[in-house]
Amino acid sequence: MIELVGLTKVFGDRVAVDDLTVRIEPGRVTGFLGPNGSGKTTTMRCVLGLARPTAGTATVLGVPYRRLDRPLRRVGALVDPRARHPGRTAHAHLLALARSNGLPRRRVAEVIDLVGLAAVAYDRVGGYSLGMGQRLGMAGALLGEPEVLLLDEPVNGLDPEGIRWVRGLLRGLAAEGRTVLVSSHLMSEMEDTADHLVVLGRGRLLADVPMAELLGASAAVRVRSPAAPLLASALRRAGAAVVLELDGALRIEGLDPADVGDVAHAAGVPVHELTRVVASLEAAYLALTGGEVEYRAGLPGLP
Ligand SMILES: Nc1ncnc2c1ncn2[C@@H]1O[C@H](COP(=O)(O)OP(=O)(O)OP(=O)(O)O)[C@@H](O)[C@H]1O
Repeated sequence: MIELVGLTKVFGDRVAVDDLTVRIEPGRVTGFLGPNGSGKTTTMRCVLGLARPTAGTATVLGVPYRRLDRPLRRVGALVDPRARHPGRTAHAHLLALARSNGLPRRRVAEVIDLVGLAAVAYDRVGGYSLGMGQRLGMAGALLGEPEVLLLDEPVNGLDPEGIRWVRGLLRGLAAEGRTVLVSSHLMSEMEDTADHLVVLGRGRLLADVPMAELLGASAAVRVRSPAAPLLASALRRAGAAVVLELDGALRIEGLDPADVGDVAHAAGVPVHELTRVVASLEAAYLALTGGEVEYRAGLPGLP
């Protein structure tokens, strides 16, 4: 478990993390989302003792990270994959980490195999591609078989096979009861990986919500009928909000699919299609963070 209480981090006149209180529970994958600059990396750095909070506390497994003995055995992290000596080989880098945390040498070969770097384990990491560097970062995070994992954009630069591997790995680790906090800007990937979401905007907590709840909140029913106007009136009388879509279907909020079917039946209206529509995570996320984006691209041709 990771626990943040009133966590605040200020850099000069910029509040990077603003009074953040949240608990990251074990046994599930928690997706850590937010626009660029919203404070995700800074939060993870505070948890890992790499940045000192201006106010509040960040604890992991009940204590500040710095108080953990042999921390790699308790907490694995991928936060800054470039923070390693470019002249070292992957094997040497991992062996040094293993030694300083009292881990057996055989674990090094195991994680190298696990992340798919066996063919380049004795190459200097300075020559690694972005994806190879990410795999090495994952190897370091997994070395001590930790109870808690913090991964900052682990799929950044990975090929489709690598992305799929990370998804399966994270789900497996959560199923074993570990705490998994993972940030990513790839919403479709998050939708398939995370059970729970913590969303930041300008350093503040915007949402701490189960994935199903966030997606379900914007669920609607789509229905087609040759007597759409009649059906729309009947649905509105039943308390639904009804919108006519461009293709002639009705989009209904406020009633579940069974209710919509019952209303149609009672009104004697034929139904040609009836579907429950769940918003994508991308749509739900953009609706949630729309006002919190600091860095927004302009549209070509517009000032
Ligand atoms: N060492 C630092 N010195 C000064 N400002 C910093 C420092 N680290 C982060 N910041 C600022 O804190 C804010 C939060 O940055 P952070 O990297 O935590 O965001 P993020 O959510 O991880 O962003 P991204 O999605 O782009 O990785 C940003 O405005 C950033 O410029």
